[in-house]
Amino acid sequence: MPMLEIDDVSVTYGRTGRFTRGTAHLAVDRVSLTVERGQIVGVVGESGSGKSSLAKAAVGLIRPQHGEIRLGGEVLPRKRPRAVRRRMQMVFQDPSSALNPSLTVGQVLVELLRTGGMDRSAARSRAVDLIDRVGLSSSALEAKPGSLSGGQRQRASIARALATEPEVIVADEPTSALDVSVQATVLNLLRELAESLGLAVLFITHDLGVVQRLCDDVAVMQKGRVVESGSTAAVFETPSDPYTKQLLASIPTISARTS
Ligand SMILES: Nc1ncnc2c1ncn2[C@@H]1O[C@H](COP(=O)(O)OP(=O)(O)OP(=O)(O)O)[C@@H](O)[C@H]1O
Repeated sequence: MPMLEIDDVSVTYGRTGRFTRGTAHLAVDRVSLTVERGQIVGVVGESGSGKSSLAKAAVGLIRPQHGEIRLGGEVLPRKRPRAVRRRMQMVFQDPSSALNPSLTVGQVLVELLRTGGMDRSAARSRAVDLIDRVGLSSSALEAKPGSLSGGQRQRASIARALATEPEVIVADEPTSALDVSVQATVLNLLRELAESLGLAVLFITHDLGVVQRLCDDVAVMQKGRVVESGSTAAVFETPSDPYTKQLLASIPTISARTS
């Protein structure tokens, strides 16, 4: 059974009331996809194709107008209780959004762990494990986000995401703001975490090179719809949709970058 199931989900912005005809905008149009335990599924498409809206609907930040999200086979209610929200975490392009700038990374982690019911000393030792798990030294626990590099900050935000022991991570362009060399190390970390922790990862990106490097499966979105999906190898080798072909053709350096 897939860990995450997005089933026939639509997201609409704007008002759809009786007196406000024509103002609604369909950002995601009946999208279905699944992510297994330990699998990384990429969602790729140009700006405005609905990727972020889909990601937010998956984690419950926005409510879909249609369809359902299932976690481990369980249909998630429209209003998710905290215990359910903790099972699915989001990693953003800008890691600062997950880290309070006035607190140290250690304080952020300990606070979150304590909300989950740990006592202070257990939370402290778990924070040390988490920071080590994402490849940072324990001195990062004493640092405020502003004094870390972009890559270190993103690692810290991944540690924060792992603190609730989620089964699903939804990562929305997590490496787009990083230098290329740092990008690779964060992608490797996500791959290693997916495999070792059995995480199901939904990975949103506009970068086909990243998809080819990282993702087991891929869904290509255009104007709110999935126009093509399947294993990354199959989609890249024999794309069937004209839009996918166009996307692949527009990145002539892709094989050079990933070989
Ligand atoms: N809060 C919002 N209110 C109204 N329209 C929105 C809102 N957020 C997104 N949209 C619209 O929904 C569509 C899909 O946007 P979305 O951000 O999901 O796409 P995206 O593929 O993630 O794009 P990008 O890569 O630029 O973030 C776009 O037309 C966008 O303008």
